[in-house]
Amino acid sequence: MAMKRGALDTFFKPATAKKPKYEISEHKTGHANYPFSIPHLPSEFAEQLGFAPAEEGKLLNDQLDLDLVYYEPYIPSSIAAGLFEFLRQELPFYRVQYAINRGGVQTMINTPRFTTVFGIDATARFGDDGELFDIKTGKNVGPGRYKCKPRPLPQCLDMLRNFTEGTTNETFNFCLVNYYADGQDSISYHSDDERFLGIDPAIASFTLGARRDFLMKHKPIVPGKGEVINEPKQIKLPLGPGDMVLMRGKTQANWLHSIPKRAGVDASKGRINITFRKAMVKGGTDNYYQYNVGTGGVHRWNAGQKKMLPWVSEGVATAVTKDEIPVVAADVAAASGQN
Ligand SMILES: O=C(O)CCC(=O)C(=O)O
Ligand SMILES: [Fe+2]
Repeated sequence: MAMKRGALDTFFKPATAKKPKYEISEHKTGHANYPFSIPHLPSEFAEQLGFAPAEEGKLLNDQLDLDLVYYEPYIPSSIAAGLFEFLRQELPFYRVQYAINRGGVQTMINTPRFTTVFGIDATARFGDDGELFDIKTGKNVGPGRYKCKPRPLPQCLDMLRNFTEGTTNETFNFCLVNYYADGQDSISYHSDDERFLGIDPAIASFTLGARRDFLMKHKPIVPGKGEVINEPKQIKLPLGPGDMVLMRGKTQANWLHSIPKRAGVDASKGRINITFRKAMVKGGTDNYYQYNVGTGGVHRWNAGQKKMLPWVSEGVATAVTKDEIPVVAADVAAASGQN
C-alpha cells in the first residue's frame, strides 16, 4: 500500500526543537537583583487566567486538623502547558547548597531540585524603581537590613498572585518556585510552619508540567492518658498540570507534606511548583532567599539541550571559554540531602 508523500515526509523529518507554545511579550520586568530580565506574561495567558479557577475548589477537611481546598485544575487547560514552558524558560533557577551541623559534624546539603524566589516580607515594599521602603516609616531601607538581595515578583508571577488572592481571599507577598527536573528531584516531608509566616498561614501551591504525587501525613500524636485517637490517614493527591492546593487553617501546624522521588528517570518530564505565601517579618525574607537562591550560580533552561545549564551573564561569557564554565559545586560536594 502506498503511503501519502506528506506522511512520509513527516515520518522522516529530523527532530527539531518544537515551537514554543507561547508568544513572547516585548515588555519585561527588570531589577538590579535579577540576573536577567523576565518577560511579561504572554497576553493570551493573561486573558485565559481570567477564566480561573477552571474548576470549583473541593474542600478537603474531613480529617483531624486538615483544611485544604483542591482545584483540579485552577489554571485553564488551554494554557497550562504553555505557562509551564514559559516559566521554565524565562525564570532564573538555583541548585542551593548549604551546610548543616549534624551531631557536631558539618555536612553539606544539596537541595534535590531547582528553586527560585521573589518577594519581600510585610515590613517593606518595593518602590517603582525597585528600591525598598520601610512600611512604617516610608523611608528607603538602607543597606544592611537584609543579608540577602530581595527582588520583586516579576509581572508574570504577580498576575498569577493577583488571581490567586482574588480566589482565596488571602494576601501573599512571596512566590517560591521549585523545578523538579525528573523523578529523582524531590522534597522530603516537612511543614511550612515557620514562625515568620504567623499563625495558621495560608499557602497556595500550583503544579505545572509533569504529574507528581503530593503526600500528606499528620504529625505524630501523643495521646493523653486513657485517650483513644483515631489516627488520621495518609493522603495522596496526584497533582497534575494546572492544579492548585490551598493549604490553610491548622494544616501547617499539624500535617507534613512531601513530593517523594519516584522510579523512572524521565528528564523530559519536568514539573514546576509555585507557592504563594505571606512572610510577616524580616527573618522570613532572609530565610527564603538563603534556601531558594543561596550563594551559588544561576541556572537557565536550555531548550536545545532540554536541561537546566549553569548560566553566565553575557558580559562575563566573553571572558570565559566553553571549557572554563564554572563547575557546579553540587557535583563536588560529598554529601547529598533531602532538603
Ligand atoms: O512541589 C510541591 O508540590 C510542594 C513544594 C513544597 O512543599 C514547598 O516548596 O514547600
Ligand atoms: Fe512545603
